[in-house]
Formats: sequence, structure tokens, C-alpha cells
Amino acid sequence: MYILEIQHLNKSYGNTKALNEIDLHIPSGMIFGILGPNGAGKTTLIRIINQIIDKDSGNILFKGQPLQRKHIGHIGYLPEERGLYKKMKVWDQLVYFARLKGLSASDANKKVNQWLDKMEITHWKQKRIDDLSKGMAQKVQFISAVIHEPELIILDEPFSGFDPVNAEVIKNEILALKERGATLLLSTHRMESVEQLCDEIAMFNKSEKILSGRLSDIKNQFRNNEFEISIQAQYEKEIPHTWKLIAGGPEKTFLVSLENQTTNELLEAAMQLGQIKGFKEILPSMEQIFIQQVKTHSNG
Ligand SMILES: Nc1ncnc2c1ncn2[C@@H]1O[C@H](COP(=O)(O)OP(=O)(O)OP(=O)(O)O)[C@@H](O)[C@H]1O
Repeated sequence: MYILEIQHLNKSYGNTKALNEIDLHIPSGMIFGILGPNGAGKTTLIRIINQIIDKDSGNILFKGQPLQRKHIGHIGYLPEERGLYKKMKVWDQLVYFARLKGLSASDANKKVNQWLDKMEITHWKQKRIDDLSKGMAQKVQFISAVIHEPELIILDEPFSGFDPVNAEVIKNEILALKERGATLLLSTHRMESVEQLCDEIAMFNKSEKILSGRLSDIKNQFRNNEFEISIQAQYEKEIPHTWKLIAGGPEKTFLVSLENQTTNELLEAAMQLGQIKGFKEILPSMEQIFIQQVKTHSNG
């Protein structure tokens, strides 16, 4: 089942087209990456889903129903521009947001306690937001986006401001939210997070959707027949000059492009050179695919 179906979505600001005929189908229970360079239209799309701004035309269905006000309670949103009340204490703020999202007073208290405990920040609960570091405030904002257990959680650059240890804490929370059945929409420029977390992605450029699908399918689609071969050299045969040495020592590792050969022929050629210690295809990284796609679609 799709939690969100977006059909022919258009949005302009004056003469600037921000979204052009966007179609998107987001299945329930997965982490879906929204990618694209600055100005591609990602924030505009996210704001329309959150009903902060209106679309010009097109349809958005939430679990098969036209998206309406009543769905807001089922959506959690961590915006890129963080918005906490600086003078309020952590505890008061989180209870306030939880109540705003429809939790009873006792549920709100219980959930806030659970989350503060889970994030190991219980000792901050009586601190004012403006006494917190950026990373600490980020944790509070993350809790405020998920405290009401929304079915759809939209996270815009959720790792910004976090040190590597806390980024790992947030990453694990994102995976745990998916595990309990939530759908997550993740907008980020950090391609390594996309590789680690996303099941599917859609990539945007200049208001258009330029690529979408399962991450593994996309990586296969852009494979460039490169192999990493590790060999313990035993024989005196010469290494072909096109093989690029990437690690030395008694065991050597080469990056090799498959040219007019089958994989088996390449493996046979490698076996002539010594004991094979490793042979694997190298798929392009999301970072490489992103850069290549944006260049292609910007020149077209
Ligand atoms: N309030 C606005 N008024 C006028 N133009 C806007 C407004 N908001 C966005 N735009 C324009 O719409 C286009 C899409 O912007 P949007 O913020 O959605 O992109 P984005 O992909 O989120 O970018 P970034 O990665 O930099 O956050 C851009 O050309 C931008 O200049």
C-alpha cells in the first residue's frame, strides 16, 4: 500500500517553477530519500505535503484519501529551519508539542519521559532551549517530530548539527521507527546516509523528477563494469597496464574495467597471475550517481 501518492503536482513562485508535473508513489513502511541539489524543489514538496503551502495543481493522496487537515496528526515533521521556543524548558516544550498533536496529558508526560530516557537527556529536562548546544536542541526537536507516533515522518537534513556519536544515535532511531512500521521521508545532501538508510529514492533537479526507484536497482542501473581484484602474486606474468593498482604489499588489489570480456574471462585472466584473494564488482556510490545525474540534466 502507498502512504503517499502524488500525481501531476505543480507549484510555482511567481515565474519560478519549483515543481513540474511531479509523480511520486511512496510505499508504506520504508525509508524514502528525497534527493537533489539546492533549489531542486525538495523543500517545496515537503511543505506542500505538510500543508504549510498550497499546491497550484495536482493530487496528493494520503493512504488513498485526498490529503486534508485531519491527516496532519498522522505526520511528523522535522523542518530544516529548526523552530523551538528558546525561552521554554525542554520538558514544557515537548509536552506542549505532544498535546498539540492530540496526546492526552498523561500520555504526553509518559512519552516525553520515555523519549528523554531513550535519548539519554533526562538530566536536561529543566533546561531552557537557549541554554542547550545546537546538537542538544536538535535532539529535542527530533523528539518533537516523532513523539505522537506518526505514520509518516518527514525529516529534512536530520543529521545537521550532530557530532558522529549523536548522528549514529539518530540513525538508529530512524531505523527503529521504520522497524515499528512508520514510513520515513528523508531529505538530505549526505549521500552516505542515503546509502545506509534508504530503501527507495527520488532525485529532483530544477523542479523535475529525474530519477526514482529502489536504491539497489538504481545502483545496478548505473553500474560501469568495474571490478576490484585482489591477488597474491605467484607467477611472473605481467599485470595488464590497464589494471590500476589501489593497494600494494604481497597481496595486491587492482581496479579493473571490464572491456570486451565477460566476467568469467576476466576472472580467468586474473587466475593466471596468482592466487585470487578477492573478486567483486564495484557499484557506483550514490554520490557519484548524484553528481553524474545532476550534470547530465543540467547540460541538457
Ligand atoms: N518563498 C519562495 N519565493 C520564491 N521562490 C521560492 C520560494 N521558495 C523556494 N523558491 C524557489 O523555488 C525553487 C525550489 O526551491 P526549494 O527551496 O523547494 O528547493 P530545495 O530543493 O529545497 O533546495 P535546498 O536544497 O537548497 O534546500 C528554487 O528556485 C527557489 O529559489
